[in-house]
Amino acid sequence: MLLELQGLSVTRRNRPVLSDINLTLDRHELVGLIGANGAGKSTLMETALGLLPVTAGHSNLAGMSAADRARKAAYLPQSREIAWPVSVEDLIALGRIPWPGSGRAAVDRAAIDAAIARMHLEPFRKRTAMRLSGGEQSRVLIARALAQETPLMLADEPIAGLDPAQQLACMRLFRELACEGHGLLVSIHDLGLAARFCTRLVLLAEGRIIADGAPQDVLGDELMQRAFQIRTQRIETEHGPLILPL
Ligand SMILES: Nc1ncnc2c1ncn2[C@@H]1O[C@H](COP(=O)(O)OP(=O)(O)OP(=O)(O)O)[C@@H](O)[C@H]1O
Repeated sequence: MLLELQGLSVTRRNRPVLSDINLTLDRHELVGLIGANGAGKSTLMETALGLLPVTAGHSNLAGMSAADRARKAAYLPQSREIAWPVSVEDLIALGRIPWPGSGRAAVDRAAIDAAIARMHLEPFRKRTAMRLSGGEQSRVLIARALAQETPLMLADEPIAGLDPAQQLACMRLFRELACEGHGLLVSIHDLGLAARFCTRLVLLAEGRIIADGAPQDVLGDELMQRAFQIRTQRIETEHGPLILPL
């Protein structure tokens, strides 16, 4: 199992924000983490990685050294802040830091080039990352996570701020990565894209998992009403389902 969370609970400012989270994720899975704003999606990822202390429970990643964990799991945080004026290529190369050692230069170069190609960033390679548009910066940070070449990726709203074509390309790439044997946990607000690309959905409401299963089951009327207080309409198309919030 790439990710194993057992009985995870987190309290922030004396308020429970995650309660008794049990979640596993294996290779070949693209798991969509869905839920209303404030449901606990980012907290779940940060806690799983050991970046936030738990009140109770266990994550298989949290006890590892930072270096070991960085070779197991790449993380795309929700904040897309780029703090230094480095080139796109150099920023993506930071994804290689967990893999030190001499004689690896060629391996590093291949990983960086592959990440640039997968995110279609060739034209931006020499540009200063801070001076790209918001969506372009997001793609660079996804590429940095790809260059890390980890079995597991946790990505917090990776397609937020991307244009429709880039959203599709990104979800397609994640699905491809899952097919290749990676495992991915991706928080996402677009229920249609979640239904179309994710192999499984986990629905959070007020810090609890209220559903975990096949997308068509998790996106049922009753659960959508409970999690988002909305009705949805599902429209089947030749490209997959569309989920229309009403
Ligand atoms: N630094 C913090 N201190 C205290 N409470 C926090 C902090 N960050 C988040 N919270 C609270 O924890 C809860 C879960 O927040 P979290 O960011 O995990 O939600 P989310 O599901 O990722 O939301 P969104 O869809 O808006 O990104 C919210 O009620 C939020 O107000």
